[in-house]
Amino acid sequence: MKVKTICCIGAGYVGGPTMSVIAQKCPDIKVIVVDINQDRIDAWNHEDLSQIPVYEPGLDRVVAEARGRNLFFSTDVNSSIQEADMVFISVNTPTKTYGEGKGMAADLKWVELCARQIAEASKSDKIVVEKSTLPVRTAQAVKDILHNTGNGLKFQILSNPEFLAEGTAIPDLDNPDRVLIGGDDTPEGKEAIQALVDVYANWVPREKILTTNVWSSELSKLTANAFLAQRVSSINAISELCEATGANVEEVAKAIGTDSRIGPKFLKASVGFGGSCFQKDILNMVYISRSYQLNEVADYWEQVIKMNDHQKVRFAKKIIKNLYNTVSGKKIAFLGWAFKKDTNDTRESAAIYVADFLLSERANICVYDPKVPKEKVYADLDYLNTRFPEENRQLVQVATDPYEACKDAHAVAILTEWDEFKILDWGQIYELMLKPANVFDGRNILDGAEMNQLGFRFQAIGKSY
Ligand SMILES: NC(=O)c1ccc[n+]([C@@H]2O[C@H](COP(=O)([O-])OP(=O)(O)OC[C@H]3O[C@@H](n4cnc5c(N)ncnc54)[C@H](O)[C@@H]3O)[C@@H](O)[C@H]2O)c1
Ligand SMILES: O=c1ccn([C@@H]2O[C@H](COP(=O)(O)OP(=O)(O)O[C@H]3O[C@H](CO)[C@@H](O)[C@H](O)[C@H]3O)[C@@H](O)[C@H]2O)c(=O)[nH]1
Repeated sequence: MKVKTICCIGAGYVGGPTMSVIAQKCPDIKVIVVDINQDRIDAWNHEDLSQIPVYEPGLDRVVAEARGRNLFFSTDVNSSIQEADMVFISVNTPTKTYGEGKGMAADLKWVELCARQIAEASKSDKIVVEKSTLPVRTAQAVKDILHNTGNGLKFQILSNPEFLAEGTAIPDLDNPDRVLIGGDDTPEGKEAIQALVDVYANWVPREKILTTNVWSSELSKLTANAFLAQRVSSINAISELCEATGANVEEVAKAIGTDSRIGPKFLKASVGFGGSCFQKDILNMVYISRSYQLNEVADYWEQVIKMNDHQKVRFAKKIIKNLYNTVSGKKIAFLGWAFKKDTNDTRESAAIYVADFLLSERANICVYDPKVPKEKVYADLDYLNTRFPEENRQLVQVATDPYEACKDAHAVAILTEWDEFKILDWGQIYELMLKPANVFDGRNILDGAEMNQLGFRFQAIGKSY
């Protein structure tokens, strides 16, 4: 079977870039990305490509090439489902904030709604592809809903998790390490798998397209994120040991990373990992493990999160300790709010939690991030519910210029590794700040010796100056 029309439900950080690249690489396939959020769809359709809702280097060019040719963004979910022979589910699956599994399990209500909507809207057989990250065995529930509410139509369910990282989504999609497709081991299942393999084979070498059973595919996604996050927590644990012993975490990372069995990637010590995926997916895995009474497995992975929480608190406490044990009424400049560079996404960003900790100590914070708007900073803090929204607005300012953010500050904290922070005029910043002028580099992007020479009191992660 050759796929002619794809519908993707969910025009977010995954649905948008993924479908844009599929449309770019497969001009014969019509790709419709749908969402219930009208503002988001309007932004995807915006004439000015700097206004599309996801900031990703290179994405604007891909959208410019395919949009209006074979790539469409729409809120008309039902008719897009009807038109498609393959429907991707790419909706959000955040950690549950209520009821059973609160704070641990993935909230699957949006996935279930999608399954029900596909069943109701469909007038012909379809291949349904799980693109969202889902707990292992979710395909069973999706299948159950489709087959019990779907007017006798036939649906094949595939799992095709996405491995792109934000900030590098376009190169990751252009040249993936692998594409993973899980499906049923039946003639119909194999035919569906082949149909999706054929889509990717337009640009991905065949040997990089792995096919597995559905459960392996679902679990591989959670496992990949758990392994990646575990490396970050491991190096962050070592960073604390480095600070206590005089070792340098970058030298240690390099020394161990040259061992080909360990490898050099994901060994960058930081203020802590953020992003919408790592914490959510590990908590989900911990929850699943406990639900099978695998308590040792659950405890093992939960430690990755505990270490990450510790790293964020440790950073905030280091700031307080160096400001004579009080930050009350003191201005602290935050350079960066996004969870990593080259994205406008702030979900679970370490900056939010470090700020929250300092605000509880009555600090005044001034944030500068090149891609995050003011309202998003406030929304992120309000979401924590630690204090009234008015207090967040009193204690936190958002600057549109890094020098303005640093003016009259007792300390500058670097929370995101934006390249532009490396080339700021740090001499000028020193002049603008109150003395002693402290810089806490939570991303190890600055040269400590140079900063000391400029007069700063400089602290980084896992190394001493
Ligand atoms: N962000 C990433 O880098 C990344 C990478 C790999 C996998 N994932 C996974 O992909 C999934 C989506 O993540 P995201 O970051 O794109 O989320 P997102 O919140 O950016 O986007 C999800 C979109 O789905 C829409 N939506 C929800 N329910 C809908 C419905 N019933 N009908 C139509 N639209 C609906 C929302 O309005 C939203 O725009 C998650 O499961 C996530 O774990 C994310
Ligand atoms: O050595 C490192 C590497 C990463 N990080 C931090 O870890 C977080 C996550 O970074 P990264 O993995 O690059 O970005 P994500 O977009 O969260 O991508 C992860 O999560 C996605 C969603 O599931 C997966 O698709 C990707 O494969 C997986 O890398 C960020 O806060 C980084 O700053 C570090 O602190 N040190």
